[in-house]
Amino acid sequence: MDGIDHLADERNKAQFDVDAMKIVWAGSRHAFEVSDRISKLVAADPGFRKDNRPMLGRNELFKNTLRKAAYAWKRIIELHLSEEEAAKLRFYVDEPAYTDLHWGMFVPAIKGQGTEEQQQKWLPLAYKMQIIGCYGQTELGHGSNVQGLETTATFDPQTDEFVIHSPTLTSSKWWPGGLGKVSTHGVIYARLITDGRDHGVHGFIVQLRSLEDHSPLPGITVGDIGMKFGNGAYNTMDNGVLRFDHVRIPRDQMLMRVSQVTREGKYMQSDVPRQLVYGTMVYVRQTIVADASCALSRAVCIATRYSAVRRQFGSQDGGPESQVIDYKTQQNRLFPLLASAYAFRFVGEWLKWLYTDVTQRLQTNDFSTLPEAHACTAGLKSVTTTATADGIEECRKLCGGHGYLCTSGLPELFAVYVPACTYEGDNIVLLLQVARFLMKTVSQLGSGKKPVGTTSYMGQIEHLMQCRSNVQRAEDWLKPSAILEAFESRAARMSVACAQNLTKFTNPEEGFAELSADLVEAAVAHCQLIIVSKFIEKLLQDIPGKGVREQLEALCNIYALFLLHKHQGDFLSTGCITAKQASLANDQLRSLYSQVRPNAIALVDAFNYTDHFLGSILGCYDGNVYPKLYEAAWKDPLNDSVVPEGYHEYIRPLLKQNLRTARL
Ligand SMILES: CCCCCCCCCCCCCC(=O)SCCNC(=O)CCNC(=O)[C@H](O)C(C)(C)COP(=O)(O)OP(=O)(O)OC[C@H]1O[C@@H](n2cnc3c(N)ncnc32)[C@H](O)[C@@H]1OP(=O)(O)O
Ligand SMILES: Cc1cc2nc3c(=O)[nH]c(=O)nc-3n(C[C@H](O)[C@H](O)[C@H](O)COP(=O)(O)OP(=O)(O)OC[C@H]3O[C@@H](n4cnc5c(N)ncnc54)[C@H](O)[C@@H]3O)c2cc1C
Repeated sequence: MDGIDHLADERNKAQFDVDAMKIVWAGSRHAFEVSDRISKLVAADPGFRKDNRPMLGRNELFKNTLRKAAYAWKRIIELHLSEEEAAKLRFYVDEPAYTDLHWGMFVPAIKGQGTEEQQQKWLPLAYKMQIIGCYGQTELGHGSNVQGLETTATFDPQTDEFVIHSPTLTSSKWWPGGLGKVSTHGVIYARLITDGRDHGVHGFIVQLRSLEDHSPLPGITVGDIGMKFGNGAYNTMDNGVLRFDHVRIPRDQMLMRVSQVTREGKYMQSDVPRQLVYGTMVYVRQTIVADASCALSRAVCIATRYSAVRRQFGSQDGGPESQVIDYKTQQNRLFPLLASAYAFRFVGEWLKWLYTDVTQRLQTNDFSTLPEAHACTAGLKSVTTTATADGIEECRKLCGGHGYLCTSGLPELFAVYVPACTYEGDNIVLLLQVARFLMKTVSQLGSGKKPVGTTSYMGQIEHLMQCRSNVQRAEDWLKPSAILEAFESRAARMSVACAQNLTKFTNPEEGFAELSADLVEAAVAHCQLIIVSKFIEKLLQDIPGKGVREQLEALCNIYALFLLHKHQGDFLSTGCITAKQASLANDQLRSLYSQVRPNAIALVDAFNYTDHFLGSILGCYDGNVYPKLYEAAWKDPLNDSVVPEGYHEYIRPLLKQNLRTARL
């Protein structure tokens, strides 16, 4: 606006090479270059404007999303973008749309659960967007309990077709994104019935709308489920309701990689585990972890920049007041979130590796790592999305009153993000899956079966059950070995305590239900250990760039010690550390905050977000917050007229009446 960088002093304080950090954040130089180029391309294109979203009514908003999605596709084709570049473009357009589900779930479901033949038939159509698909699993009556779904797919051997039917109101599909108004097809989950036998839930490709005029096909009732939380926000998405009245589809539209139905109606299961029907959820949960770091880093970038701009109290001798970022309480709320954003980035990278590894193994019929992949994706999805949703709200509060304005970007970010705690598996339900996995691991400890992967620490269970931390000075908490031992012994002891308590119940399922709150806490401890240990592992890699490693070490220590402080109850009650050691961790945290403070702005600059993507006046790169806020206020439609509409009907009569009353 005035061309001055109001954060220049802050940027000059940085003690590390920001460009090198940008590459670490992006994952590689190539990833950085793609992200940088595509984000600038989107930011410069008025076709992707998004600042008007909170003002639009639902129909206008939705139409605008359709326009943008079509325009994005046009640009992808015109610019011959690769799959990676196209995905980045959709990401930077930053508007939830049916395309998220088409590319993020429909295509992966066909890839993961379809046979070669099915993939060859359907994927080219989906890749060219000649069909648009959604993921139709959840119903009005059941979301978490997938085995409780009621939609049926009954094989009719006479016609070689499945009859898809919604037998009850509660069997109506409810929530699938893109279903409400756009999808022409869906991967629909339904109970497979052959010859009167129920084989449980399977996926089917079902055409929903005509490819000619978009009208629902016979037997299909479909629509949008209505407004969701927040203005704009996730209301750009057409989450839908769908009912089937004896809709017929050819037999070869059942996704048949995991199990098949023959022409005669015989149900056959390949040696692939049944759980692969849930494979798309594992894939998406993995992407959600990476996405958590994006959402949190975005909120943190806004709150950090604004905290450096905002001044409040502390003026001496008529000098400037203190920047709010210098208050220790602000640092204690903000810097752990900054550290979490980096932590989630690295654990997301690792989880992507784990997912790729498990996928390759599955292709060679090695299913051994599937339970661990399920537990890791479920647990990390849960822990990172909960922390991110809470973190975005904390960032709003860190921005004081102005954080509540839509122009801060934080209300919309929160409203769009918060359902991540629920979709793709309710976070508590997912932690209970992790707890089951942990209880199984503990129960096998005496059997000679060596725990592997993320549970390998349980291999030293005897040590972990009795070790005592040898931290004596605050600096001792900077040793990765001290941190790891504390987190491993906490996680191991919480799991073992649950396992021991479970043995008191004659019915294990009853015991599991009774102890579920403790089990969830044990699962959280295990997941936090994974995040901490993957951050530490990241630091063992070659990290080029002046001062970059030192910054990451400080952030890693902040992440771990903040968790230790927040969950001191766990660490103390399990006897892993003493009260004195907990207090030393806190001392160390304070000095780490001082170390990060001069680098804070540069650490958020390393995310390399454009002002367009951030969508926040408070977080704008140049820090010129006040003139921009002032100017934006005048653009609000309410300020289009000086005297508001409704004055003559509702304000003036009131004022006049008050006048008469006053005279009386
Ligand atoms: C860039 C791209 C972006 C993309 C973004 C997209 C946009 C995002 C937009 C938003 C889009 C939102 C889109 C949406 O929201 S889509 C809808 C998402 N829905 C859910 O996530 C439902 C959550 N519920 C479940 O997953 C299941 O019902 C659970 C798991 C809870 C229970 O299940 P069930 O009652 O059947 O099971 P069980 O407990 O008896 O367990 C039985 C066995 O199975 C194993 N097991 C369980 N699950 C898995 C698994 N997954 N992989 C491998 N294994 C698995 C389990 O360990 C156990 O093993 P064992 O102990 O017997 O050995
Ligand atoms: C924005 C959004 C987009 C979505 N998109 C899609 C989509 O594209 N496709 C699709 O198929 N679905 C979609 N969903 C549905 C979503 O996956 C489900 O809502 C989610 O899996 C949670 O299931 P539920 O609604 O049945 O919650 P419920 O299971 O009914 O949860 C209600 C409460 O019960 C608790 N609870 C449930 N079971 C247990 C248990 N065993 N032990 C302890 N507590 C329990 C939960 O913790 C929660 O507190 C979407 C949902 C949202 C909000």
